[in-house]
Amino acid sequence: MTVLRIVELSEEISRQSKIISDFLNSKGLEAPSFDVNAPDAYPIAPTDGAPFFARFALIAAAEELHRLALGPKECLRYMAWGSTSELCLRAIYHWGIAKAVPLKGQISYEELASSVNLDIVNLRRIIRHATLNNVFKEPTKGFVAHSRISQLLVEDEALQAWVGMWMEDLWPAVLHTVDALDKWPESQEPEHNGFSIANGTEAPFFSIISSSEDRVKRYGKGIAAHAGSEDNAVGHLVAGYPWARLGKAQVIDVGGGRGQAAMAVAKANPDLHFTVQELPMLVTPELVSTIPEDLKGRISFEVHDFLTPQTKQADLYLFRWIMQNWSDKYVILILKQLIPALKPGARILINEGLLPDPGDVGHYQEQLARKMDLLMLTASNARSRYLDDWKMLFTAAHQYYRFLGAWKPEGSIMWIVEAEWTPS
Ligand SMILES: C[S@@+](CC[C@H](N)C(=O)[O-])C[C@H]1O[C@@H](n2cnc3c(N)ncnc32)[C@H](O)[C@@H]1O
Repeated sequence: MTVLRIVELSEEISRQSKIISDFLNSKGLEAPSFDVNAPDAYPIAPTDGAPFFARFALIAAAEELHRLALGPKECLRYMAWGSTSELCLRAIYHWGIAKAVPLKGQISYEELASSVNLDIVNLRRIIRHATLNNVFKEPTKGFVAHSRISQLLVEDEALQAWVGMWMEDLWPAVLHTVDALDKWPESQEPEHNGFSIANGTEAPFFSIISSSEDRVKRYGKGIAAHAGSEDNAVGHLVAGYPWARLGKAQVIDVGGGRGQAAMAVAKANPDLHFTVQELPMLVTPELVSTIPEDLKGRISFEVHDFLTPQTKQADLYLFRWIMQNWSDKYVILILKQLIPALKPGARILINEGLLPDPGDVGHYQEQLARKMDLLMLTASNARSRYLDDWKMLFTAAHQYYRFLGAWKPEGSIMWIVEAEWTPS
């Protein structure tokens, strides 16, 4: 039976690889590789259909085959000591090792060690482990060169910030998450998490990050790298909701950040007026100056803390990437704090990822959703939610909230959850 599964998976890998390579060949496109001159990602978009989904199937089959090839006993050992890869990635980021390796040619371990001020034995053991993950190469014994992966740690500033955010800020927090659950098992408070323990202070994630300018910068760039991906694009919110149906309407983008969503939706819908509400430190003259000339009359920024009562009436309240940063207790509070301003028929839109039921989506997509959920636990004692959770949360906030439905625009990772205020 086991042998059969190995064969099945190998055939699946071969089938999916062929779909991908046929597509690339038909378009004259190059496939990514670890060679420094190769593309760093697959040039395949969701709109390309079969080859796009073939890649997810290939990842899932290859991972299962890897585990099966190890066998259960060896697999468990691998999982338990898998963090040596993270150790190396953190070291490479922490000491700026990638930037000290020339983009062309190679460098000796001696020269590299003196350039990054590390003991040569430690440097070599880190790099030789990393090369097994295709991060760097050792083309000649004793000399280090870039692979396409390590090269990205020099060339792609946003990705570098994302790696740094994970390795320096979040990985230590991951290691303390079980301690946090031991210490505060029932807590719904945002500061009761592994991140607080790792930082030796009981404070919410953003106030810890804000205490260091470097961390703020890294976090801003790292999140921008994540938000900039195709499946998170704000275009899915623009195309995925019938905005025109609102007619001439006022929308509030609650916790709207730099107003990216408001600007994109307003651009496509000339009848909509937006107010972007944010915390005081974000609403600066610099931010206001980013409103494009043609949207100036229809978009404004204002200070509002969504944990306090809402004062502005609107036809629709948008919460994009907000609720998954909060535990249920606070989501219910945020929804309750809207009530003083709600008029009959007002809509509430939640735009963020939902958790799939096991097996409902492909293995890779499910992994991404569950990673995000655990990140929320680690950083903010918060969570991603299942569709049914939303029905429960609206009802818990007030019986007049009517859950209308939820859907995921094609190609998006983010869902749109809609409710209406119906006081009758
Ligand atoms: C993950 S960001 C999402 C930003 C934006 N909605 C977007 O889609 O890009 C969360 C935002 O919530 C804001 N925020 C956090 N706590 C807040 C509060 N109590 N009141 C208002 N905004 C808050 C943060 O400043 C941050 O911009």
